[in-house]
Amino acid sequence: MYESATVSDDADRTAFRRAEKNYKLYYEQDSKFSRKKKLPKPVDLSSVLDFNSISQDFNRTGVLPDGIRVAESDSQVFCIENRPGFYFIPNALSLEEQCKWIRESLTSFSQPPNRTNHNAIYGPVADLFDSAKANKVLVQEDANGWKFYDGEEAKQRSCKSVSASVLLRKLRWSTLGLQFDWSKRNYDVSLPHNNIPDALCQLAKKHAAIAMPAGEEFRPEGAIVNYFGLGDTLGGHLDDMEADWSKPIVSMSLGCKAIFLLGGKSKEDPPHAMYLRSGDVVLMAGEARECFHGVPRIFIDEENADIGALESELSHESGHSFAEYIKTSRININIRQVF
Ligand SMILES: O=C(O)CCC(=O)C(=O)O
Ligand SMILES: [Fe+2]
Repeated sequence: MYESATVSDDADRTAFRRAEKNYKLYYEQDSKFSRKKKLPKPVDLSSVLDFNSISQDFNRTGVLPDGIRVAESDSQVFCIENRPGFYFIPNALSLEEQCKWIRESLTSFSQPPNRTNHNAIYGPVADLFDSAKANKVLVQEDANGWKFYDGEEAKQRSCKSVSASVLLRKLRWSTLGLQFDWSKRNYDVSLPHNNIPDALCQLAKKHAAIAMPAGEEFRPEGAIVNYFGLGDTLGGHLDDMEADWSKPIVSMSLGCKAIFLLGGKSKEDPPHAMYLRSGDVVLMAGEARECFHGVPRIFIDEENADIGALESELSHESGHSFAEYIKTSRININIRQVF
């Protein structure tokens, strides 16, 4: 599901793959500038749905583009006619909430016993964000133990090592609540875990409500936090390991703007491309649970990233480290009812 720089051989075989390739970041090969500064290839973004401007236009004129409607019970929630069960809530999270969940994603959600993509190589890694801030280095102690040291101390140990800032850049996911086992593509209830923090549960319940079967309340039991840097993508996939697909996945976007592809039940169905900005929440319930989706692109350039307000809010904080991280990154927290 996770890719960093390569698209697999069947890149052009399906409509979904073609759309992924269309939006993915590629660099100019023969540009006279390319030796000095890599230039991204221009991409035609004219058919990317922008729910932020759709919402502004709708609030001003009452008019919606073809194929888009608002939810019956809430005119600030948008639906796509041929994708029942999909809901887009632009600007669902306040700036303050966005900052809170960025801080939590970096300092608390990646802490053991929550697992991350680094577990498989290094075992549990504690305090990654603070260690990166302090320029620490992770050093192999013995066959299966790794520990952070200050840079100078690490140099004296002639062991395998990797800097915390490299590991932070390579942090791709962490799992909260019930732990998802990527190798078995299933939840492993035997793994130690903490419950999802109550404030996150309340937020997920509030936003899930519009997509819930009548009279039922969403139960947040597991969550995946995805961390994206420039060039990182999330390949087309289904989230089908939860028992009851009538319950939504609640997906929150933080940081740099991304392109999200919402396909159909077959990868042959041409996907809808849409922007996801910091503070947007997306719900996928019912039939939309059977639709392929993915993230082929994030934008970190000033013109497209759209995080000016967030960056300035975070840069009031000591050390600027959250602002530094988020200006080249995107975080997605998606929350699931597992049973
Ligand atoms: O990053 C996103 O917006 C989507 C994440 C997603 O689909 C997933 O983790 O299953
Ligand atoms: Fe997903």
